[in-house]
Amino acid sequence: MQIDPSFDTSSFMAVAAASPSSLIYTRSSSTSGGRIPGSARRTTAVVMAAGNGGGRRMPHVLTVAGSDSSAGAGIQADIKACRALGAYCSSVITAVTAQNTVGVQGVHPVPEAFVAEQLRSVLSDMAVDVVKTGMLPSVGVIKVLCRSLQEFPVKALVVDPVMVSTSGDMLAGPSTLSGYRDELFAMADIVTPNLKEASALLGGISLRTVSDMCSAAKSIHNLGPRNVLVKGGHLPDSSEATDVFFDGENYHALRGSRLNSRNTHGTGCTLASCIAAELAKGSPMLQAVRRAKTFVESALDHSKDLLIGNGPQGPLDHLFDLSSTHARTAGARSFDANDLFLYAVTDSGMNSKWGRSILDAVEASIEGGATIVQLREKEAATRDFIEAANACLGICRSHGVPLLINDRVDVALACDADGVHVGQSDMPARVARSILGPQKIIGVSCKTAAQAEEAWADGADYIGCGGVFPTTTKANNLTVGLDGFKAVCLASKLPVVAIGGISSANAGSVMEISVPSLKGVAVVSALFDRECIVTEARRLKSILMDSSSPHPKLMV
Ligand SMILES: Nc1ncnc2c1ncn2[C@@H]1O[C@H](COP(=O)(O)OP(=O)(O)O)[C@@H](O)[C@H]1O
Ligand SMILES: Cc1ncc(COP(=O)(O)O)c(N)n1
Ligand SMILES: [Mg+2]
Repeated sequence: MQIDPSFDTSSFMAVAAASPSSLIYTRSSSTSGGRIPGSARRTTAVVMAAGNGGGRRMPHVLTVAGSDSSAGAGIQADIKACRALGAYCSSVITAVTAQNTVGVQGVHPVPEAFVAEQLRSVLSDMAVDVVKTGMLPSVGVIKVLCRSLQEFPVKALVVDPVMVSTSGDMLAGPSTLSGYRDELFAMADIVTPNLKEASALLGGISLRTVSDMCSAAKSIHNLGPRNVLVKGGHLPDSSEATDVFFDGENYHALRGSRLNSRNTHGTGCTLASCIAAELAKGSPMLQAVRRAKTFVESALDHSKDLLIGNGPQGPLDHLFDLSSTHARTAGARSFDANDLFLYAVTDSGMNSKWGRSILDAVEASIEGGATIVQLREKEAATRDFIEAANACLGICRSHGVPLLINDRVDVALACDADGVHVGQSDMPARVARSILGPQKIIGVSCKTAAQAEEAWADGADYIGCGGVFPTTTKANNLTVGLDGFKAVCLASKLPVVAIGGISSANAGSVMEISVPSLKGVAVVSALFDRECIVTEARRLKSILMDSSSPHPKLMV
């Protein structure tokens, strides 16, 4: 048992039990700062679990593998891949490697007894669902792991018999072959060798075709695992990356096209971790394997142009989904209430009456000075709505004008619009907020101060209040009148846009209310039921500017 020299052991008493794997430290006197005896730790876990009654459980994978300093493979890949698929990943480190994009420069195995101690720490406390193994540098470590799994059984064991890295470097000695064959494979739910590893496990046979891979899968299955996946990432002269899955009865050739990329370091670790994550989530084995392969393909694709390191083999970016989320949120502006100034709401009936596409109508309204656009498509088929929204989004983004979707949170999500506008009988703003997240704009139609208060409490960004005047656009719409409108503006904690029967004839009278929360007017027919949208928008804009107190945005 090795102990970090800087670790103060004076208050501990090492208690050696029957085997090195059960070595534990017990505290002799003081009360803090040291390792907890195994039994005490279990007690702690029970207390915590009881305290966490209503908490959220995550599918949990434990990876038992080597650290890769370049973070493309090994423990680092496993943690990222599991998280990308929604599983928590704890880690027991078996070796520390010095690696980069050129190759493996050094391997420093962790003492077996300390691997045992890490295993005990995690398995005794953390309700692991699935164990995934990567680099196991010695037979001793394999034996330690088998004993731990007997003591703490898990739902599934995924064994990636890492011996050779993608760069061709050795990561485990030939002596580990017997450990895999004689000890670990019998406990495994799936074993995932690459071509070189499958060959080594079978005494060095040559594997050059998918048919060779099938025979190898069958021979490895005879060594005890329930399923075998022979990976074909290194299959020579192939335009495909085909893996062979064998469950003891049927063979499945899992075909995928070979992506041409420098960044393939870590594909094997990633694949096995994804299988483990999917199993932890409850997927059946073949489905878990298929999903894992799809994830690796996506990660390879997203990482094609990544430039990390100067060597021939770069890493995957496992968390590519996260970066697209960041790109989205970085690109999106936070809500600016001044955007409500001239708010254009589309109407498909009016567009067809004037023979215009929704895209042309939106473009014209922006050209005339609309500061925000809402697509209100009550009749459109969902597919057409999404297509139109995508096209409008392109125009809006290029002009820095936010695009909102009326009512349809699903459409807003599908096209990554800037937000939604919901009515009192649509999805509650609180629910829309929880679906859309904190960045998107949410507006709510309100007629009363109480509704405005609720919209604010639900996390909306603005309210649309009206109908200020009678309108034909919306059937049976109650008119609140200028006085009712002013009362809501005075009560509202959110910025307000006026809506309902507003045109160039009355827009001035609305803005003259001059309550600080009033930020603009929303118009439908005053723009879209006119012959020239650009002209009408310009006219409205100048009326609004003349009748409103200085608009901060227009002063810069
Ligand atoms: N260039 C590639 N294009 C598409 N898939 C690949 C590519 N390289 C590897 N894969 C896939 O990545 C996974 C890992 O395979 P492989 O590279 O053979 O294992 P290892 O990384 O253990 O050497 C497999 O599903 C394989 O088909
Ligand atoms: C610590 C460690 N474990 C495993 C691999 C295998 O890498 P690959 O997934 O590319 O085969 C590696 N290079 N380093
Ligand atoms: Mg690989």
